[in-house]
Amino acid sequence: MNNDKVIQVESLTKMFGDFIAVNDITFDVNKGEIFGFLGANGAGKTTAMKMLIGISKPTFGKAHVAGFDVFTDAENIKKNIGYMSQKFALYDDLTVKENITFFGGIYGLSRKRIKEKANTLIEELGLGNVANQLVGSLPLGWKQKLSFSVSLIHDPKIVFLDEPTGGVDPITRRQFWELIYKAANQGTTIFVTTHYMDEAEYCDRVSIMVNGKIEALDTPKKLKEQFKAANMNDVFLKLARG
Ligand SMILES: Nc1ncnc2c1ncn2[C@@H]1O[C@H](COP(=O)(O)OP(=O)(O)OP(=O)(O)O)[C@@H](O)[C@H]1O
Repeated sequence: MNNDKVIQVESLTKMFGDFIAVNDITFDVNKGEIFGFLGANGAGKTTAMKMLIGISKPTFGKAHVAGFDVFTDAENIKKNIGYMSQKFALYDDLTVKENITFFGGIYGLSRKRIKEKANTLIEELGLGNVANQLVGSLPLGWKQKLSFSVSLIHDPKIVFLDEPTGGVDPITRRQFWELIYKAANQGTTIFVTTHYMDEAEYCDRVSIMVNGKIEALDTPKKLKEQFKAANMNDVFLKLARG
């Protein structure tokens, strides 16, 4: 396996009965890349992501994630990736500090390391004043930033983000993306789904899924040239409308 390619996918397919939710997709993601995984509702993004994070077995095809085979080594994949979804969030009834300690423990960090991580995270995110407050009392944008940082607590090679910024204002989304850039600059690969087309512009490369297939994959600049579009929203609309 090529070490620069931390995700390698070949003809990956998922069927639910006769329905093909993910239809023969092939792509690679490079180390440290911010890879945008776009598609309309129901295009198959979450189904594809679930196969890549080792919680759903593909029907056909091949995929290696962080060097491990999704068919035979799903447990190792789980140890080497971070995952953040809108649904899987932090515990509202634990404080900021308690959440960090809890997830640090789940990922097997030592007490000393958890303490260090908690201090760094709280400082970096400017959460010093609310470290002992229940997460449930924080604004959504703060929760998302904390949730992202917690998904990186075990220094995973790749982090999968499923619509991480849903429902927050543009300024908070921008701050969230600064955290993403920082992680990518430190070598973490980012695999992100989003419905916000301005966020697609921030990605190194973007794939666009339509009805289970990847219909386009390139840098935002090249996609705009290819589709003679002014912005990623136009690219998306041209593809989604066929
Ligand atoms: N367990 C399942 N059984 C049957 N069909 C499913 C199952 N999971 C997903 N599907 C179908 O597969 C298709 C792709 O769904 P998926 O959730 O992957 O789309 P998505 O691109 O992530 O959409 P969204 O942006 O709304 O999250 C949809 O038509 C969905 O109804």
